[in-house]
Amino acid sequence: MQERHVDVAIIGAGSAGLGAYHAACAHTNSIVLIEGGPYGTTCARVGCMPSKLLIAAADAAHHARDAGAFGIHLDGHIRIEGREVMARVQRERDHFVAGVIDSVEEIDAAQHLCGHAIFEDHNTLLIDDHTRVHANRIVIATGSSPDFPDVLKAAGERLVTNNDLFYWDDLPESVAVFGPGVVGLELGQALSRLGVRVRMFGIGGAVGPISDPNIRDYADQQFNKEFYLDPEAQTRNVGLVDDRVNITFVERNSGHEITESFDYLLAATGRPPNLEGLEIDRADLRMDEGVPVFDRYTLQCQRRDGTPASIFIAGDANAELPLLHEASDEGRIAGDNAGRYPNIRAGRRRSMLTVVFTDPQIAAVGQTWADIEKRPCDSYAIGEVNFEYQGRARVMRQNHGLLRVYGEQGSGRFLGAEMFGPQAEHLGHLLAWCHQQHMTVAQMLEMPFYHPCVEEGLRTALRDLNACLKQGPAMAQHCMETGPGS
Ligand SMILES: Cc1cc2nc3c(=O)[nH]c(=O)nc-3n(C[C@H](O)[C@H](O)[C@H](O)COP(=O)(O)OP(=O)(O)OC[C@H]3O[C@@H](n4cnc5c(N)ncnc54)[C@H](O)[C@@H]3O)c2cc1C
Ligand SMILES: NC(=O)c1ccc[n+]([C@@H]2O[C@H](COP(=O)([O-])OP(=O)(O)OC[C@H]3O[C@@H](n4cnc5c(N)ncnc54)[C@H](O)[C@@H]3O)[C@@H](O)[C@H]2O)c1
Repeated sequence: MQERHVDVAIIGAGSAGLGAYHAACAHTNSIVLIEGGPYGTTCARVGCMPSKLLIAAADAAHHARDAGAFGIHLDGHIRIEGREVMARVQRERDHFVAGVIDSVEEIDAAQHLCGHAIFEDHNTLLIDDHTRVHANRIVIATGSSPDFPDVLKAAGERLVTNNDLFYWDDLPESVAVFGPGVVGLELGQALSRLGVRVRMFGIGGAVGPISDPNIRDYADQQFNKEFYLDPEAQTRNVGLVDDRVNITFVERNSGHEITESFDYLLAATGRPPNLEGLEIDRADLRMDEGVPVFDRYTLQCQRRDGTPASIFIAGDANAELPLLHEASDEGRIAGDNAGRYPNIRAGRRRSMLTVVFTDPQIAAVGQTWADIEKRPCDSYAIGEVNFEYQGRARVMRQNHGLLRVYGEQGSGRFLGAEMFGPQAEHLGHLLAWCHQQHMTVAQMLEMPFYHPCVEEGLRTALRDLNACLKQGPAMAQHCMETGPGS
């Protein structure tokens, strides 16, 4: 067993761990970055990038199918070559992974270590059975992994997660998706648009991260126009018959119990943080629901007795906002503080922004409906736009969806928004930038809005909100002042 003594040990060379490494380097070169799996990050290997590549192919198929509505006929039928689709996904994915691996290879070999880390005590890690690392400070950046209930294990080798799907050589005929969360919706809709028969089963009624019930119901109906989705499914049985997954469920509309057979069961039922395999109970950390208690501005954990720990936690591992840009920010803050410890600093946290790359897209900014509804009901107002009537969205045949914006009574401050609609990735950014600037709804309305753009729909929602906040005139029903359909 090798013994190593370092200032800073970082567990996990994902997006958070790499950010932590670079930030800690500004303070010390006595660092070790420990990775137990393949290099390349979840984002590039099995997460953000391959999922968006699959969605890009699905979008191409969708636009080809929809072209007839514009008078553009592709004559005959469109042909989707599953092998070519998956080959492009993998080729481009490998390009992104290679970029990450190149950046890891630039790190001094003495500063990285391969193996699975477990805690021996607050300041000591065991790496497999080959190295003991004594570290003055430790950053936990171990990410998260797919998890699923035992009942789905009946699908045997036909049970897949996002860790497997991007390695398929070809597209299957059919997939049952369990979990209409972010992963399930993105991958399920993409597969459906690529000609795969998809059925999607949820529990508890959730549709992605949408908390606003009006938007959730709209999204539920819209997705059901494309593929079967039951957010409150009654699944009676999952079994493997002749190497196929048989699922017995109560059909949502008819109420009849039916059994359908699928090539695969995709489990997208959540991603808990990778903490179990860390022997974290030996680290003397105060825990809350299985996750160390930490300060979101410094990423510092607490010891069991409530005193500050010399351990920091960043990225999906802390289960706060499992998103790429949050993992990078948190990694930098945690690494900087591990490097400068005990003289730690609060890092800059940005306004919350989440985007789901379905079509229509989903976005949430700042405070969501779930946050707003906890306030006294006379302290906030809600503005809304329905994109079915929005000019530019209609021009593009993307006129589906709902945007709801939330504002504070009295101050007129913009609090947050939820959206299911066209170009939510872009409107979400505009809204997040305004939120971070603590702008009022009136100030947001002073900004330019071009015609004819989807942003005009945002303006309609903001005007509606401003009127409800009693800071602006009541909404006119058919106002042509700013052009048709605006
Ligand atoms: C299908 C999918 C699509 C996604 N799409 C998006 C998107 O579009 N936009 C977005 O913002 N986010 C997206 N995400 C989320 C995003 O990928 C994650 O938030 C981000 O990758 C988390 O980075 P991380 O550094 O915390 O974890 P990771 O990149 O997973 O890094 C953790 C590392 O720690 C290592 N490790 C774990 N335990 C140990 C141990 N005990 N010892 C040593 N090493 C260990 C692991 O091997 C891993 O390499 C997506 C996720 C999925 C699954
Ligand atoms: N576009 C993006 O930014 C993006 C894309 C993918 C993933 N991510 C991140 O990854 C995280 C994890 O995503 P996820 O989709 O795995 O988790 P999730 O928590 O978003 O969704 C899990 C879903 O599974 C459902 N579920 C749980 N148990 C079930 C069961 N037994 N049967 C049927 N449904 C069940 C839940 O109700 C929920 O709807 C997300 O929170 C997100 O932050 C982000």
